[in-house]
Amino acid sequence: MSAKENKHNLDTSDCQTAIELNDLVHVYGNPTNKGAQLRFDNWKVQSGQQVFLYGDSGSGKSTLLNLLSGILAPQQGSIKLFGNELSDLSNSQRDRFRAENIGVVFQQFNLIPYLSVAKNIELAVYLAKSSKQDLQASIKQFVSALNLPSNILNKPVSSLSIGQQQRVAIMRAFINSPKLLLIDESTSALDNTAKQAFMSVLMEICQANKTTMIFVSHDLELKRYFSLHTPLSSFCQLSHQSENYLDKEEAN
Ligand SMILES: Nc1ncnc2c1ncn2[C@@H]1O[C@H](COP(=O)(O)OP(=O)(O)OP(=O)(O)O)[C@@H](O)[C@H]1O
Repeated sequence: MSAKENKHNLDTSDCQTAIELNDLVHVYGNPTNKGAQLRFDNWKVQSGQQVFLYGDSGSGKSTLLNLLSGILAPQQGSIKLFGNELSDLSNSQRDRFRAENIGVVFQQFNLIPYLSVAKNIELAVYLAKSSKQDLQASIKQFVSALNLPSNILNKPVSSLSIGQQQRVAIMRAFINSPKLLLIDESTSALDNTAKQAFMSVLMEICQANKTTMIFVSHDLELKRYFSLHTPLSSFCQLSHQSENYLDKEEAN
């Protein structure tokens, strides 16, 4: 399974910079009642790098991953993924770009509980409109690499343990050979042995496919799997203000 198997609407192939943020601002709330305001300075991640991103609870890690995956739209600034400016894409182009290029594993896994494991994976392939010839072979490879029982594919997700659901979420995230993988606190429900096994497999698959990965965690013990460790506070400032930050910026 190589990243080259993906068919892209937008060209992502030759860009050495996977992520580039410039003067990004995201504000929660409505125009009169502003809540948390997150301001991200310029930040770059090179293609093929795996980054351990850490920070205090509530500092903005999930917000950043939601901005990178296009689930949230920033009020100001620029997010470029493999040279493509996200704000230049229409909603449908952004959905397509995400399905084809980004794999996400968020805290709740977001699997469809009443569908089987196989159907959850096939749905991700369908949404990416991927013409994967060897889907069944790829699924089998992942089941084996992730140490899942071979009879798991026809079981509904709701009948699996949390650890198994987590590995199915990883399989779903990898099935379209994403160029970028965003992982948010996905080891928190695992015991120590399962966590170490999960991390080893994850790093192996990422390194074999040269997948760019942003791995968000509170668990500093997991740092040792990564050569790049970035505190979110090195490029993100959080403030809680009731005044209209954006208007103030525009007035200056
Ligand atoms: N939907 C929302 N509406 C309003 N404020 C929000 C919303 N989501 C997050 N926030 C606020 O934005 C800030 C950053 O939250 P975020 O969830 O990104 O932090 P985090 O670092 O991922 O936290 P944790 O490690 O606890 O998951 C916090 O102050 C939070 O209260």
